Amino acid sequence: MSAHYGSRQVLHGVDLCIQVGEIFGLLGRNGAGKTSLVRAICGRLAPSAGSISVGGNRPDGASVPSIGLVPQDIALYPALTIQENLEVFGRLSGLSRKATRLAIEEAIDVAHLGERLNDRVDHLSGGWKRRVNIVAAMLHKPALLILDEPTVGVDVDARNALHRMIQMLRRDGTGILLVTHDLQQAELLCDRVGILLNGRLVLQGAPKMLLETAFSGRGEFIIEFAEILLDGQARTLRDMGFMANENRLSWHLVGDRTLDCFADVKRAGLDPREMHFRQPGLDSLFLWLSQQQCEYASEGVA
Ligand SMILES: Nc1ncnc2c1ncn2[C@@H]1O[C@H](COP(=O)(O)OP(=O)(O)OP(=O)(O)O)[C@@H](O)[C@H]1O
Repeated sequence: MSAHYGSRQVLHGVDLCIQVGEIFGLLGRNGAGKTSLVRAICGRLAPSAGSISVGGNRPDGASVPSIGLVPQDIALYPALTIQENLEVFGRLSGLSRKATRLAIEEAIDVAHLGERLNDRVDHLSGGWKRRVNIVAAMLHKPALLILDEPTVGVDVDARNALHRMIQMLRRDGTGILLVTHDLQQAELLCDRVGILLNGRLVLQGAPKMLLETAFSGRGEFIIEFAEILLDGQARTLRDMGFMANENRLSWHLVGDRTLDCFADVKRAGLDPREMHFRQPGLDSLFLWLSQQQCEYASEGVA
């Protein structure tokens, strides 16, 4: 599936299938096209090529019964209580009064909302608002629940509660598209992830399988600096094969544990704040892919 804003192409041949009861993590930097893909799935951005089907329906921009969307910004009525919000959202998603009541009763158990049901939303913490927002989006039991950065700005307890809720929904057979910048969260929760770079889904699969394929048992050397390096110092590290993270303070090299690169760094007169060796995670894969993409783009320009 491809999509444009006017003459500008933002999604390039994205091929994605989310299974029943699967958590699929959509990963990508700012501007990669994640929101555009979500908009396309919800029928708010028409594909310029290809098609989209959710639970057998083709989204057309109107309310789509097979989709539940939890946007990045909390979308609740602040002056209403949790109960009142859920009643409104249940009815808006097309449920009858009776079906809404039953769905809310069920959700109270799943999300442990009981004790706060009569609290006004504007009196809730960020974590509670997220929890209510997710419940509001799933009352009509959508085939696909889309969660856009669901744990941004919530504390550890709320984050754990949200993770439990997401896992419970998966067990009930809901397909979940989790859009996140949090690569640790993706590695922990997702059955599969897809990495979107410049509108292209460049890789998708189970995190463990992707990591094994990309790194084949090698580890990752990480060097952290307190300040951004001078050009010459950065060149020295690049010549050794290190890649800089987005913040340019952390440098990464994938290699065999026996590699003596930390000693080489010291010999080169660099003074890192910290050096360690670890198993590569999705963040390593992400960095490696982004680097390849940059090299590919600069070769294209040359
Ligand atoms: N309405 C629009 N008109 C034109 N270009 C747009 C529009 N919305 C987004 N874009 C561009 O499309 C590209 C993808 O944007 P999109 O918002 O989908 O990325 P994203 O991965 O969701 O980013 P973020 O993580 O910052 O939300 C960006 O280059 C953006 O500038």
